Amino acid sequence: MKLTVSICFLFLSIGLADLEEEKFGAIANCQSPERTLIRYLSRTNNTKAVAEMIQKEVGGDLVAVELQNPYPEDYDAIIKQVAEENESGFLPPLQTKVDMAKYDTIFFGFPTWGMQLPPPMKSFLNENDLKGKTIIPFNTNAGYGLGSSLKTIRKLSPKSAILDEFSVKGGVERDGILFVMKGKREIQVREAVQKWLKRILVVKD
Ligand SMILES: Cc1cc2nc3c(=O)[nH]c(=O)nc-3n(C[C@H](O)[C@H](O)[C@H](O)COP(=O)(O)O)c2cc1C
Repeated sequence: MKLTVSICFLFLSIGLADLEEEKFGAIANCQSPERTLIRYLSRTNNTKAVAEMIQKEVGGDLVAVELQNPYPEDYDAIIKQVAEENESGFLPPLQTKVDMAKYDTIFFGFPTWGMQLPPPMKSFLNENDLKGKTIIPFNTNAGYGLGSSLKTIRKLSPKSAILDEFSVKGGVERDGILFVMKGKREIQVREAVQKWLKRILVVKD
């Protein structure tokens, strides 16, 4: 059985005085499966696997970020394109639009790309005003961490409550290691996800 508890407790425990007025929307709404969106970008399915683990624990709608013009399959070509987009600030148009009014809590999943938040996730934050909503970042990477991703999320969604992120090593496409969330690794990551959700008080013991 899913035991989903209110994110309210978290805010009460860290002290209301520390929060900006705009964040109170998230406190009042609290986390419920019906009003939870799990929005994720994934090329080689590692971040998708984590998104599915989260959904199993907390429920909610799972929606992939897809582009109007998909990235190239070729690794060197996508590296080059993403570097150019990061350099120029280009925000690729998204294919799937979601009615964000239905949601208060957004699990926000992405791989690290060029030590940054991937351009499509910047597009999503740019296209949607998440003021008063709660953003819960999660990430996979090749072992180099999140880079500047969290800073960018805070910058593009300054009036959202942003909870502590989950980040884990996924594939290393450069070395031909693509999907790794299987066997022992899947079990390890699932346990880490469960621990994290309890720590941020989205799921109760
Ligand atoms: C265009 C591109 C850029 C990447 N840049 C980084 C990086 O800067 N740091 C890192 O640790 N991993 C980097 N990676 C590796 C991915 O973050 C890692 O393989 C991740 O688990 C992929 O998630 P996915 O399977 O959900 O697509 C990059 C991968 C791609 C395709």
